[in-house]
Amino acid sequence: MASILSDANRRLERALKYVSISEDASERLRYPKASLTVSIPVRMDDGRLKVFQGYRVRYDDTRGPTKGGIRFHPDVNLDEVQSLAFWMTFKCAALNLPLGGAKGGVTVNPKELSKFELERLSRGYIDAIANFIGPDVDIPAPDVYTNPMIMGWMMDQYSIIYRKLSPAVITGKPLSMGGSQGRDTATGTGAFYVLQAMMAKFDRIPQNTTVAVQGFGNAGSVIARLLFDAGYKVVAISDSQGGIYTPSGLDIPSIQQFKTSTRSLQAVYCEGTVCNTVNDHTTITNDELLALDVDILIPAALENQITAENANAIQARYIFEVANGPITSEADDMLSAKGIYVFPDILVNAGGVTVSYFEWVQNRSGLYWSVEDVNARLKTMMVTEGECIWKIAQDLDIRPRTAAYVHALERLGDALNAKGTRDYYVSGI
Ligand SMILES: NC(=O)C1=CN([C@@H]2O[C@H](COP(=O)(O)OP(=O)(O)OC[C@H]3O[C@@H](n4cnc5c(N)ncnc54)[C@H](O)[C@@H]3O)[C@@H](O)[C@H]2O)C=CC1
Ligand SMILES: O=C(O)CCC(=O)C(=O)O
Repeated sequence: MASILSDANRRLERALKYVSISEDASERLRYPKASLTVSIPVRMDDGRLKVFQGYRVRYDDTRGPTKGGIRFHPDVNLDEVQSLAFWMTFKCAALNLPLGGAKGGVTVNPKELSKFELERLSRGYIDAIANFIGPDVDIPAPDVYTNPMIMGWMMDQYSIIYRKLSPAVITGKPLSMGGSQGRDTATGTGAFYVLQAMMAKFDRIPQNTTVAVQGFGNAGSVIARLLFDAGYKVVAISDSQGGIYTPSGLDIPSIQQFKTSTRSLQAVYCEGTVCNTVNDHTTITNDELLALDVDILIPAALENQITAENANAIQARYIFEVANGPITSEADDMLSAKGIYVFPDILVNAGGVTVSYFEWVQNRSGLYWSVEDVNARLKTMMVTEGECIWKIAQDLDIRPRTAAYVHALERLGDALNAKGTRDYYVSGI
């Protein structure tokens, strides 16, 4: 398979046809500004020293300090982190946040580490990248298999290194360490606001709308719950071990209550902990979930889930990309040919970074907001930018994804042009 970054760049090339930004500006956006690879030595509980590979990529900082999460996953590699940083750049611009794009990651299966090993790895990662980040430079946050506890350790480690409490260096922290109300639920909540606004355009009634959600973590479980509460029929959900499917609809609140990172969804369900009153459920694979005949499909796990291999099997009418990059560009073309609406990651999952931005603002001002305030601001921003993107799609007769890139590119192009070329050869010195 082609590199994820070159595949991501195909979306940029498609959108560039619809905007009049300078050739200099578009050329700059094709490459990450800086990529750091580090080795992180960690003393394991049994006394061995183990070295982990870590990455941090700052893709573009034209519109502000770079921003993006940190992923702990066995498949993390530089190409993936660069692509995720690319998407962050366009996501922040699409939401009009005064931020650029970045991402980080460590190649590790955190489920195999003890809590103390995880803490040493988290602190070691910050030791290794401390010169590369900072409240005015690059501000990390959580992503797959990282959480507020890890963000708290990381903020503390950065503060130790610089001998100064620095809450604004990282977002997604525990509330007791300067975290924001609503950050833990922001990605799923923001996606829900966009979904509701877009479904209203198709006159869809929640009670008559079936949904399948791939990935039941921070992002997927929150949107599944909000959809359940709003009356949608969430018929299938999954995690890395596989999924469960009930045509009559799943009891999401009960499942949420019993699901933990160590208990798979299938275990929660099949051992009867939760749903022993429901008899018509069945276990399914992640591939089967993606191909279900549902109205809405929500990939909320990892990238490259819908490819040229399985795109023709997709039956959903609408796809909301809560995960980053779940559909390859080749599959995108195939889904479009089938008349499936795909609402893109750089809009749909932008709630996380939007509330991270709020957290950073609160840390810098010292004034903290209520959850109602956070969610009201989040809703306004998600719906406003979602409507703009929808209008661009209608006006130019293009897909929502291309429209989202056009929207972001107009802002990025303006900023790049305003800054000038910063050419290193032009002065002739
Ligand atoms: N956490 C955040 O604030 C944001 C997350 N995202 C994106 O949302 C997606 C999910 O992230 P989180 O929910 O934060 O991660 P998480 O670590 O909380 O949950 C990940 C979920 O995906 C499942 N999963 C892992 N591999 C899978 C596979 N091969 N098939 C099906 N499920 C699998 C896991 O079991 C877990 O349920 C990622 O693409 C992430 O980049 C996007 C924006 C913000
Ligand atoms: O909250 C943030 O700063 C970044 C969230 C993130 O990594 C993402 O949107 O993919």
